[in-house]
Amino acid sequence: MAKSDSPRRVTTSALAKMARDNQPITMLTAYDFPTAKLMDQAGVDCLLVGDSLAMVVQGHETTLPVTLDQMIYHAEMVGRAAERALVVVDLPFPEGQLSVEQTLRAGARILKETRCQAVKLEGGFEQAERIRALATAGIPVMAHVGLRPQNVHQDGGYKVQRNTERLILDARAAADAGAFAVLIECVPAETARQITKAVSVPTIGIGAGPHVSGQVLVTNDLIGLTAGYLPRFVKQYGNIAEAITQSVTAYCDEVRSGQYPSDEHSFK
Ligand SMILES: Nc1nc(=O)c2c([nH]1)NC[C@@H]1CN(c3ccc(C(=O)N[C@@H](CCC(=O)O)C(=O)O)cc3)CN21
Ligand SMILES: CC(C)C(=O)C(=O)O
Ligand SMILES: [Mg+2]
Repeated sequence: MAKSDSPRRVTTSALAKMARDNQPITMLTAYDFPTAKLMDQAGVDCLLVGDSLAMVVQGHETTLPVTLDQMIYHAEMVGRAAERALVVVDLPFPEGQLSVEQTLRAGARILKETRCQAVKLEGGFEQAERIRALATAGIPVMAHVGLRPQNVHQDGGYKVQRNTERLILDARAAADAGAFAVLIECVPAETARQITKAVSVPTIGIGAGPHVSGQVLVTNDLIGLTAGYLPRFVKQYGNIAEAITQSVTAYCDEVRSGQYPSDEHSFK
């Protein structure tokens, strides 16, 4: 049986069942093969090839510069590494905002050229037509409401979103159009609770408090592999930066002192 047909693969309906059963869904970003493999083996339910890779991998100031071709390059690696997790890929700026046909072509390329299973699209109410077109074409789509990083210039920064009425409208419209889940970014916990109550599909929160169906974070933030600033909602669980610095420093010291390579690491 092919890897992608594995019965243990997390599906969109499995996520719906977890939400119904109040079993929290775990989701994290992944951008490369070895990290995605470790995360899949650690049992995370969903991996997100996020356009945040523009910031945490490419070093840009916003998520806007990453291209569809670059997203596909990373998604192909992650999709090949994951055996169990459902892998979702962000539609980067501006593919998810162009014509319905262009959005559909971008979504189809992601499913054709990677082993990933779904796409994510920023927006709710005004994205209903694109969400419906994707879902109808057999491309599972997760909507992303609340703080929308692709709107950073429109919003003048990354800000907590507090218009509860609008957020419920967005989430409902997305779910009605066929989104299999709704990601909610940076809203008050009470607002996220109300959104979750208002929709029939799972909600995945980031900076949205505990009253949602699941949680997502940028992996580099939780493992301590970022250049500096962490959003307040992040909890850092590890310190990979320290491990890298320590290993690299020790290597340089040993090369400079002649300790490495010793006989043990040389050929006779
Ligand atoms: N490394 C990283 N982690 C993320 O979670 C993340 C990214 N990058 N890039 C894309 C978006 C941007 N995100 C962010 C970034 C900053 C804040 C932030 O500064 N929030 C303030 C409150 C701002 C306000 O309401 O005025 C905070 O105190 O956390 C929030 C979300 C979340 N996403
Ligand atoms: C922060 C999450 C939700 C995301 O969209 C990303 O990583 O790009
Ligand atoms: Mg994103």
